[in-house]
Amino acid sequence: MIPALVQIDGLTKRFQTGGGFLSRPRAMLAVRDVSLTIGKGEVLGVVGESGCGKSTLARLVLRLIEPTSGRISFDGTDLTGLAPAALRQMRRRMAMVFQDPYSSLDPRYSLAEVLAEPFRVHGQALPPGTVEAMLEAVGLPATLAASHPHQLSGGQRQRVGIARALALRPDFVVLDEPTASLDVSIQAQIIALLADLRDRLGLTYLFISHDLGLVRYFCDRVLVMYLGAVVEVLPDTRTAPRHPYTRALMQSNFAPDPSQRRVIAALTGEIASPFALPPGCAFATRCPLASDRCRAERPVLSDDPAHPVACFHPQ
Ligand SMILES: Nc1ncnc2c1ncn2[C@@H]1O[C@H](COP(=O)(O)OP(=O)(O)OP(=O)(O)O)[C@@H](O)[C@H]1O
Repeated sequence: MIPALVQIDGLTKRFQTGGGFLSRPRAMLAVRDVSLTIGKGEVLGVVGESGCGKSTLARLVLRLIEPTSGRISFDGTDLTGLAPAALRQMRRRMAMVFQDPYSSLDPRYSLAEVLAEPFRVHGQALPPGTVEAMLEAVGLPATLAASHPHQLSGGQRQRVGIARALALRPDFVVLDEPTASLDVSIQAQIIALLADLRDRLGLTYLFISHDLGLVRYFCDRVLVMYLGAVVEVLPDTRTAPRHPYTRALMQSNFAPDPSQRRVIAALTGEIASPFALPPGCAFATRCPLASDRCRAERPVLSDDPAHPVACFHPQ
């Protein structure tokens, strides 16, 4: 059994929206009662359609937003009860790589300034040669230190994003669709770099992706989310999925438009509204196997620790 780095218990996030001039305030559950453990050195994939709560879950784990309820512990320390100064210390051990290297790097700064920033923010001295060493660690020539982001290719920019995330030597990194805006050949290089860095630095990753092929290739376990809840945790990428939603996901693909990333083919029926979730299984409106019980009662993740699934009719 791998020791846990991140432990989440009953994590829930409710967003309040509206309440303006002509709109009623409405509450929506973006993350619903999620419990999970991420082992040290593990790559845990998170998949699901647009809006299912993947990024919200990641932001909760990093404590960038406050949970409505539930607990997060990091390497044995409860983050939910931590005072701001102690939380800042803990945050140095966590980092995030964003989808879009174009917008996440400030064009006004040189790479040397971009890579020095995490040290400045945390009041840490920057030993001479650090920036050059950071560039080389992600496969970029040290001579690029004086360049600006617009002088780089997309793949090079993402390498800089990765170097910046790793500046303070974190243990845990959230990768939020890190290759989604890159060409396929460049994607493979970035994934190879991330895999190599994990091995060299003993990193633990939470890998959010719409690319199921990539998830299968790169991740140890896969968390499948539907409307804020975890519906299945695949113990590895070879085991056949048991939840009808995961099976549909694996048999089809996402729509190419990122704002419309719904599963195309394999599923009919409307996605339930996150503002008015049905009393039973949230997937019942699209599930080919839905029964009266599914529409009345909400399934919870099964006790099987090796392959939990939240379904009354698992395959
Ligand atoms: N700050 C916020 N205020 C209100 N609602 C929010 C906020 N952040 C996210 N949401 C809502 O929470 C739900 C989950 O959003 P989230 O970004 O976590 O989904 P996602 O699975 O990461 O989607 P995508 O794949 O498109 O990035 C969505 O319905 C979204 O509109």
